[in-house]
Amino acid sequence: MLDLSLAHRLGDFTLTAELRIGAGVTAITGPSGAGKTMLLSLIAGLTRPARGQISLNGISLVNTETKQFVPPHRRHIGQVFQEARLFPHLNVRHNLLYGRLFAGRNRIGPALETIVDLLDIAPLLHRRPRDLSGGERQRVAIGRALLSNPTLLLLDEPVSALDPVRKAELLPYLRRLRDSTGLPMLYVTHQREEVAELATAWVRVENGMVTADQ
Ligand SMILES: Nc1ncnc2c1ncn2[C@@H]1O[C@H](COP(=O)(O)OP(=O)(O)OP(=O)(O)O)[C@@H](O)[C@H]1O
Repeated sequence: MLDLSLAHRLGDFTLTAELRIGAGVTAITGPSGAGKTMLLSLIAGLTRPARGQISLNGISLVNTETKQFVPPHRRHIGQVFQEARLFPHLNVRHNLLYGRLFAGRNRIGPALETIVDLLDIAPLLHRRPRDLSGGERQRVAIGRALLSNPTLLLLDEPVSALDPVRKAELLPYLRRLRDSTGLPMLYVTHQREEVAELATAWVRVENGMVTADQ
């Protein structure tokens, strides 16, 4: 469970959010410039809010009153972006294993084989990112994020750089992930239709106002 109550200002733009997010896929929609990426950045710890609190599974990550701020690498939050951002000089296997480095010393993450099976990437393990399709790259990026053993996964427009065919190929894997793990996911998109089948809850961001969308 992710609980947040915060306000942040950047130039003329103000974002305010009061939210409680549980398991499943929470779709975050809203027009361009509404504050969706800023919201993820605050949750991931890449931005420090001006005011407020964030907690994940009852553990406080940010509290501006007590000046508490857990840095991104200690939050156990995985991230997948529009571009896969794989290391070009490492093959798929080593890109995946890189995720492990963030699992934490005392936290046993999922086995590499489990993630490879979940995402059907066994045939790709020895390839470099340049020899993968866009959709395959995104599957590897998701795998790398999962191997860091996150308690929350942030997906910022994960299919928007893909053509319709690749998009349609990737979405079933996200559905499989939703159904086979209890991992809560926040999925930012411009297009409601894209996540219509996947989403279990909705959040709307408009002009910096973040609200649960029924
Ligand atoms: N460094 C900055 N200084 C001032 N304003 C900024 C800065 N960075 C972002 N903003 C503003 O913050 C607002 C929120 O931006 P954000 O990237 O979160 O929007 P978004 O909903 O993710 O948009 P998109 O869907 O186009 O990616 C925008 O209005 C943007 O102009």
